[in-house]
Amino acid sequence: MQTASPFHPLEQPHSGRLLLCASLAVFAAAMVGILLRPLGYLSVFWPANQIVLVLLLRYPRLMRPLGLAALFASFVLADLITGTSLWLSLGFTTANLCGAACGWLFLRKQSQRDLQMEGQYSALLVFFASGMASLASAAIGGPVSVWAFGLSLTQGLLMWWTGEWMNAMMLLPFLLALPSARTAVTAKERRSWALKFLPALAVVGLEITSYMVGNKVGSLVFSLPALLWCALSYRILTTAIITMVVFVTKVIVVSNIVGFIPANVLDVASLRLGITMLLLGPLSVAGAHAARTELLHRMRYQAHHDSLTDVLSRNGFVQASHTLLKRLTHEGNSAAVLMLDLDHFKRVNDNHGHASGDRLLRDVSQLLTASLRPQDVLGRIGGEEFAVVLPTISFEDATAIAERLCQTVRSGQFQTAQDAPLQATLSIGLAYRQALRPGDSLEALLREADLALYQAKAQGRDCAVWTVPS
Ligand SMILES: Nc1nc2c(ncn2[C@@H]2O[C@H](COP(=O)(O)OP(=O)(O)OP(=O)(O)O)[C@@H](O)[C@H]2O)c(=O)[nH]1
Repeated sequence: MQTASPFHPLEQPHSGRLLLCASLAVFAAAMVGILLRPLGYLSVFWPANQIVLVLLLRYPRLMRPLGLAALFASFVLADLITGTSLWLSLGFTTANLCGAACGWLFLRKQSQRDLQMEGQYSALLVFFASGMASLASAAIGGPVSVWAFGLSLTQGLLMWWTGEWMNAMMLLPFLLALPSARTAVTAKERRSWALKFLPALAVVGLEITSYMVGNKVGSLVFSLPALLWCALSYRILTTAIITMVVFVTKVIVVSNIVGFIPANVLDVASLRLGITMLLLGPLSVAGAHAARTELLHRMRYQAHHDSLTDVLSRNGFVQASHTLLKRLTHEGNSAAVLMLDLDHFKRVNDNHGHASGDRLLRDVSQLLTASLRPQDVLGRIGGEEFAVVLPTISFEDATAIAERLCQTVRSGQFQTAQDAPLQATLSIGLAYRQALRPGDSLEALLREADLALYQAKAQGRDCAVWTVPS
């Protein structure tokens, strides 16, 4: 079965290597699950199924007979090495793979955002999909555990379903969020060290309190406020890790207290279901928070950038230049402010159409961006008008850059919307300060540059004009 992976094609490794790595990962996870089995065969911490599900989502090629056979063999091998009988292992493994395949069917068509837990409803989606996958797995695993442990059918189904679902809600969000560790942190907030770690410290504090309070049902939810605080403060991956660690620890500790005997199946199942529901809270908040942060980031970008040329808009340019000039003034540093205006731009629109004018604006913006230094600030401040701030620069270098910009546009290979060649020239006015003083506001420098630009137009255009600093 061939299905498109929601992940980038470059992430898809060679088939042989993929099979080997996937099998090793599943084998290792199954061994971890088996070795941590506190209560007979119904392992309370079983990461292997969620690893299989994430592998299937990332590498749909594994959903072929060879891939599934390799995954199947990894489970069985881990069982046989640790003394489980072959027939029991075949039953358990079929249940495990069935659950993973069912989860894959539910999740494979979801957006990459949701599959990285960064959508508004990602946690609910994972909650629903893993609930269904656990049911599918329990439909096989339940009867197998009846045969293996002498439980009633209801008990077997209940134990398998709740155990699987709880494991999925603890592990799947973390595993799904893993790829986003590579993506850049968008909105970096500068906060003090203490503030940054406070939510995590609150979790630790409340968890310690809950263990000190002891085996009381209420203590299960003590850390919920701190987990919600983490969800609002950290990236989704960090929240998923913290949530996973808190609840895996809780489950291991609590399972040692409650103990598994057929008589308290209902207690264990209700505890597991309670934890599964609890996990939904912080994960939902984290997903909604990630979606909101991304939206804010996009809106902030749009508010500061010109949609046609993608350089800073007037608003963005003014804000960035203000901050820059303030710093340069504080340091007593130099700066040049340039006003740039395309010559006879109206004619381009009139003779070749508005679309050609737009294309020229985009192409000129790209040329200007490529010609400037990374620390320079470029913005489109009007129709065919641009402005630039060149920080920390000598007068000679500033005028040389202005002349080079004129030359770059003059020799630029532009085209109309119909791909016919197009000529363009640029006039520039320049204002310069060797050492910026508090009175040298952006507005004052732009006004001075505008006067020089007026002279450049009067002198016949396609040139740069400046007043020699006294
Ligand atoms: N295609 C396009 N045209 C625009 C845009 N914004 C402004 N314009 C046009 O740019 C033209 C500017 O014309 P003018 O101010 O007369 O300037 P000019 O023709 O460049 O003449 P000089 O500046 O004196 O050399 C106007 O026709 C505006 O309609 C835009 O986003 N796209």
